[in-house]
Amino acid sequence: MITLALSKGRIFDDTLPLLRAANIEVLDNPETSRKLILDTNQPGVRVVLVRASDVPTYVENGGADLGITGRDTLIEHGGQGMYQPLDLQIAKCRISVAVRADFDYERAVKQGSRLRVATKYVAIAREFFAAKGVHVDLIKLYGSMELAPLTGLADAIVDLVSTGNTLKANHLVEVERIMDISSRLVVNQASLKLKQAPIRALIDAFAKAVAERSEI
Ligand SMILES: Nc1ncnc2c1ncn2[C@@H]1O[C@H](COP(=O)(O)OP(=O)(O)OP(=O)(O)O)[C@@H](O)[C@H]1O
Ligand SMILES: O=P(O)(O)OC[C@H]1O[C@H](OP(=O)(O)OP(=O)(O)O)[C@H](O)[C@@H]1O
Repeated sequence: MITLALSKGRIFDDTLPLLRAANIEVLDNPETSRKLILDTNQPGVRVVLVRASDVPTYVENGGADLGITGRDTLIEHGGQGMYQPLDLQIAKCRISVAVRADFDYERAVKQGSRLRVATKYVAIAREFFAAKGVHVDLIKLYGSMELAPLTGLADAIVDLVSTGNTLKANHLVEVERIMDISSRLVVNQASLKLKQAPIRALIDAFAKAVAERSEI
């Protein structure tokens, strides 16, 4: 049995076409079912639904053989314990610094001010501001980062941006792009040895589907 860890929502939705390319159909719809273990048309393959930030933990510790997770989540978790054979080019976005439109970020940085930065991505933010030589107080949040500058909790946020609509709706502006993000296939190291043939077949099918898509 091969177990693939996915999170509900965009990662699940964007993974379905890749699974289809490997002749795998998920038999339940996570939006309508309360099941956490989903069967597929292949008796040897199942999908487990976990929180996006829990995917690396499941894969690293053998709760799943494979998983799909954002580069952001992988960096925060630390990816050393897993193979990362493939960038799937799905759930693409970027991680950026944003501030209130009336906050002069350039000036604060030039003056060497200490910045209060709210984020779910403390490792990425710490590394980024350390490399710039900017002193920051990091405030760990688990969601709705955009609210922090609006309420006076923070001067800036480090968060994911795709269309920019969420920032715009909250009168925030993107002032720095830290890195591009997409989702990766991650594989448990022991699983790759013990279940080599089926896992290799899945990696190859995904790789082919990603390559074909990038040709379009
Ligand atoms: N707006 C977006 N556009 C494209 N990709 C995104 C966007 N937001 C997030 N992602 C990517 O999708 C991944 C999963 O995001 P999702 O919103 O499903 O989970 P989450 O709510 O961030 O995680 P958790 O439930 O663990 O807090 C992120 O880690 C990121 O790589
Ligand atoms: O630039 P945009 O296209 O507006 O996308 C950016 C938003 O997308 C993500 O939130 P998501 O929609 O996943 O909601 P979440 O807070 O539940 O993760 C992210 O946390 C941003 O808030």
